[in-house]
Amino acid sequence: MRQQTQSKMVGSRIPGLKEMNPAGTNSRSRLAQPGTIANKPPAVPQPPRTRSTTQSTESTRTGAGTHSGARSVNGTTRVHTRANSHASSTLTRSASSASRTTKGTFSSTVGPGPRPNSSLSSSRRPNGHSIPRPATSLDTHEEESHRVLGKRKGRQTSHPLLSTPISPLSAFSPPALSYVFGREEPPSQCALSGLQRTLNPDMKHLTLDPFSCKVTDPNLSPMQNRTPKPVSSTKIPPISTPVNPYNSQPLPKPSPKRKPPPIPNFLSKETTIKAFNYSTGGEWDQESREQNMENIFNMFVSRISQAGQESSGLKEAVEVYKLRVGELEESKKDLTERNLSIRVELESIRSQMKAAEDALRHAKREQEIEMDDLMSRQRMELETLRQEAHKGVEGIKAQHELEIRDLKRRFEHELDDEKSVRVREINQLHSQTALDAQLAQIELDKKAKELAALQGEMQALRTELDRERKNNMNLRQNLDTISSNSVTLESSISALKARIEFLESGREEQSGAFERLNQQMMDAVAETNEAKEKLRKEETLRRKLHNQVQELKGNIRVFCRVRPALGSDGALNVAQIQYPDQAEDCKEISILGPEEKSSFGTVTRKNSNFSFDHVFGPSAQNSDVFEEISQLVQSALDGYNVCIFCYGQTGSGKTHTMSSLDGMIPRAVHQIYETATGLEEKGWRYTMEGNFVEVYNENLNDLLGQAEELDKKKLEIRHDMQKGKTIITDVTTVRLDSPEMVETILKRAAANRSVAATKANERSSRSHSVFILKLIGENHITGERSEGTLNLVDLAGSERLSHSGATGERLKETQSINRSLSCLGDVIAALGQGKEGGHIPYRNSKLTYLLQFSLGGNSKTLMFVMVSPLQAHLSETLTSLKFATKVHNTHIGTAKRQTRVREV
Ligand SMILES: Nc1ncnc2c1ncn2[C@@H]1O[C@H](COP(=O)(O)OP(=O)(O)OP(=O)(O)O)[C@@H](O)[C@H]1O
Repeated sequence: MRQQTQSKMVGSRIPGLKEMNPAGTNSRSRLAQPGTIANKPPAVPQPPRTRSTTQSTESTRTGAGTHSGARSVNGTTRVHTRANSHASSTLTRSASSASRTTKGTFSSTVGPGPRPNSSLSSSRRPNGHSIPRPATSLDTHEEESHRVLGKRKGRQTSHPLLSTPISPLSAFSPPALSYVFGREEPPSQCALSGLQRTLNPDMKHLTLDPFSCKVTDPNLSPMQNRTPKPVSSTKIPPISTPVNPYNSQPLPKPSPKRKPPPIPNFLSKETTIKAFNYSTGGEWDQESREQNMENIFNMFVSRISQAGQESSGLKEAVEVYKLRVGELEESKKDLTERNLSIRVELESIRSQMKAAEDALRHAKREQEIEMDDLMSRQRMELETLRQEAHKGVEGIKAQHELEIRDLKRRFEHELDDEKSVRVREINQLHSQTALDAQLAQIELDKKAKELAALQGEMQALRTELDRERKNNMNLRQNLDTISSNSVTLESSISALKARIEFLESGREEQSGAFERLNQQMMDAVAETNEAKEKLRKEETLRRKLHNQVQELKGNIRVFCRVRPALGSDGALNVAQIQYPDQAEDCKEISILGPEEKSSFGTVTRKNSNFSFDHVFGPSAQNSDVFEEISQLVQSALDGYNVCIFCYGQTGSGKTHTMSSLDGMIPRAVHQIYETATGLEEKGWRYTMEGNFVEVYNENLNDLLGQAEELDKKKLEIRHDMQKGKTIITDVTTVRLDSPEMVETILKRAAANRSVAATKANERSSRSHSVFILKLIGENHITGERSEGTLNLVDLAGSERLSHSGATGERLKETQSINRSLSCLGDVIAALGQGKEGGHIPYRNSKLTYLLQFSLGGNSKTLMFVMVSPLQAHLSETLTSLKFATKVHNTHIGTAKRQTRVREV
């Protein structure tokens, strides 16, 4: 606002004068105008212009006048608009007035395009002058009068501003005056109005602003001077040298002495003076013409006088204006100085402000930086604290978790330990209870038997007593009879005495008969003793002979057993197996191979024939099989180590033969018990102890121990080489006082195995089970003692590794089984070589090591090779039979009986 006001102040150098030039209406346009302050280089950098100012500048550059005014109305600020509209209205009125009176006025020469160098130059058109108006008689006279006036006044009629002919009438016309003043003439300007009327057309664009004359005071502040006058520039454009717009060469100055165009001195056909009237012939009327001239002269005189008055008025006005100009110049100077000082002040304030702003900005920036620093530091601290807290929490959490895990583990361990201890205790209690119960039962049975025996004895005693009583009665009766008879006898005695005396002669004959009878009795007793001794000797001999028979049969024998096809096997899947000598010895078996057709069309079959000590067909029962092995069981009772194996692939019937309820184990036990009982008469008392162990993955497990301890509890095998005894550490040993005990043992072993078995692992197929029966017999009559061991072994499935397709744990099992079976074969093969003191690789597997004293010289071995009847198992069947043949061909040395004769 201040700047605008200043520019207004600078622009209106002459307060009260309003420039009629349209260019002047844009005095705020800051165009460089000669003599204005805007022309000077700015002392300080101008602040960026507002949009309105820019638009104002554009409007100034592109044009002026009505055009400029119209644009200003649309786009500039209000003050500007008002000023422009005012100026434009003034201009419009002026222009319209001029257009009616003149041609080529200033306003008409200014238009869009390059700004004219000056108002004067703009009035000159490069292409010459405006189109001349058709001459009239009046014009001619006016021209003439002008010329006259120009001559008289010495004025330069060729001045562009005066070049336009002015009708004297139009100059006086009221509308022209009203346009010149721009408003209705105020009462205070009445004095001037006369002067104005005489003004040169050059002055027409000047007007005296009655308002500004009154109020404008340069000493007042711009704000005070601002309202209510319309501000405009009143600069009179200086008359400069006209410039040719085409060659920029200064146009030749119009010579002040240039002659006006010649005035014809005679009448021509163009002459249109009305006074000439040929028809009337008045042209030749001197008087009227003089009269006319007189009138014209008078008119001119009056006009001249009027002009003179106007001239003096103008002069006065010029004086007034000059004074006013002087005042304005002074005020301008003051204003300029003040402006400068204000500018300086403004500048200093601006610089201060700038410095303050800089300082503020600097302080702000510093504060922001500080704030940022603080924020970042705080953020970092916060982050550090958060991380530390997080770490702390994590650490505590981890520690807690560890502690919880530790505690859990410890508790679980304790719980497990406690559990296992409890379970073990329970199991022990169970087994103990079972054993106790069994023992109690056995004891009870024994007691019952004893009771029965006692009752029998009592009964016998009672009968005896009765008999004795009867005898006593009889004796009493006899005594009575005898007493009665004594008398009789006494009488008889006397009679007898007489007779004795008579018979004394034949006494020697009677005593001889008594001696003979006594001798006969003594002979009979001696014969009985002799017979008993002979019987004992015969039992010993029987054992010896039995052993010799067994030895003759071979210390290692091989039986083959083919199981029957089961319902689940399917009839079509059965292989063709033949038994050529079934009706006779039953020692051969023939496996028929698949039919092969030769190129000649003959059908052949590859048969595999095998021969063993005995071959049991599918129809053979366990009882039939046992009959054949019972002699070996007897050997065990006789004090030999006996080993009976069941070898064959899985499902071939090993378990059925060995451990089923009517298998070899129960049958053997029953036989032993019966035989031992029978031997009691001959003075033998037997004790039987049983162990049941398994070899699984080369580990020895106690099948009569706790199920949980399978694969955990380590059993050790120790050998007493001196006594030829095998001891298993920590193994459960059961005394078999009755044949029923064996069933308990078998059930317990089966239960333990099923606990250890998993879904994918049928334990009985994947381990070797060994039932060890120790038989210790003592003959209290002869003092003999025998220790035999019966080993009944159910081997694991013998299927080959490649056929089993096992992986993982199963593979490990299979490898272990194959290794132990191969070791068994090696041991048998080594024994078969019969080298004295030769190395037998018992230690190569747990099984052979366990059976060390039951394989070889001091033992009798029987191997069952079990055969599956299925076609699918044919390959394995042949492998098994080949292995069995190898064993069968082995001859092991003489077995030694472990007997001792008690020193009596
Ligand atoms: N002589 C037989 N008479 C009737 N059935 C039999 C006979 N032999 C075996 N079986 C039956 O055949 C099946 C397999 O027998 P068993 O389990 O004894 O074979 P295995 O060789 O011991 O197998 P594994 O090695 O898996 O223990 C069983 O169901 C069994 O009852």
